[in-house]
Amino acid sequence: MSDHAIEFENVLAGYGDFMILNNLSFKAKRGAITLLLGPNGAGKSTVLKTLFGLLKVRAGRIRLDGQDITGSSAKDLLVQHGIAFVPQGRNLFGQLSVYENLELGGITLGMKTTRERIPEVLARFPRVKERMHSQAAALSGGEQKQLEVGRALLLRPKVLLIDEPSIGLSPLVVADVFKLLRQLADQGTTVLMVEQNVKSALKISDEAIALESGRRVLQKSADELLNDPNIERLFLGGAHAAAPAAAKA
Ligand SMILES: Nc1ncnc2c1ncn2[C@@H]1O[C@H](COP(=O)(O)OP(=O)(O)OP(=O)(O)O)[C@@H](O)[C@H]1O
Repeated sequence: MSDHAIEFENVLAGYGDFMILNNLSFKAKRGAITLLLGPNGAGKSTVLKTLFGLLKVRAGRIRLDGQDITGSSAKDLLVQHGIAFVPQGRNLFGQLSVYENLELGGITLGMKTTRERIPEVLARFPRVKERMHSQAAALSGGEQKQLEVGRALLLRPKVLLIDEPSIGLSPLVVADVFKLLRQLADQGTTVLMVEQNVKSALKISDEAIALESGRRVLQKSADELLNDPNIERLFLGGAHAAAPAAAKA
């Protein structure tokens, strides 16, 4: 088997008639963290949504472990192929308890299996575990993000797609979330992440792919990129530009 879990081959996808991914091709290694970089609107989140079956693939193929999964529904991708998606922002049922949010996360597993697996998930997040009967909305931002990741882990995914996990979190909490992602990858989970907090994210990533206008313009090892004096420019866009792109907050 190839050491690549995810493969996009000339993928065309977008919203309505407007194509965002323009013949995008890339491969992401199994059991590694691959970071998607690029300027706003480059199509990073669209890659995750397309891979998770939320957007139609208009042309090209997507493969998981060599198997063609193009056109599969999000439910099949989750249940049969083991792909889990943690979207940007807050995605919990705030009025429900931590435990109930986990139960709902395991809805495709059945209640018995879900309840058997919840302790194994909570064991990774001691702070969340302590508050298992609190309303999810009462957790801190970081604890909520941990709960979202925990909910995805209930399914023991082969692939974890995670979009901007650091948004709204303090640096210490971000470090915890990143550490967890690193542990998951070391245990064999393939992680594909979009993250604006580029330098910190590169430190725990294996590879980075830069997109511009829905095309791959660069793929490098994270170490190499961290030491690249052009890193800011790559992150902001203009990987091929002669002059550095304008600075952005
Ligand atoms: N639901 C939608 N309907 C129509 N257009 C959309 C939708 N979601 C995103 N887009 C457009 O698709 C393009 C790519 O968006 P995407 O969110 O993939 O970019 P991104 O690289 O993740 O950017 P950012 O760093 O700003 O999150 C943008 O021009 C955006 O306006």
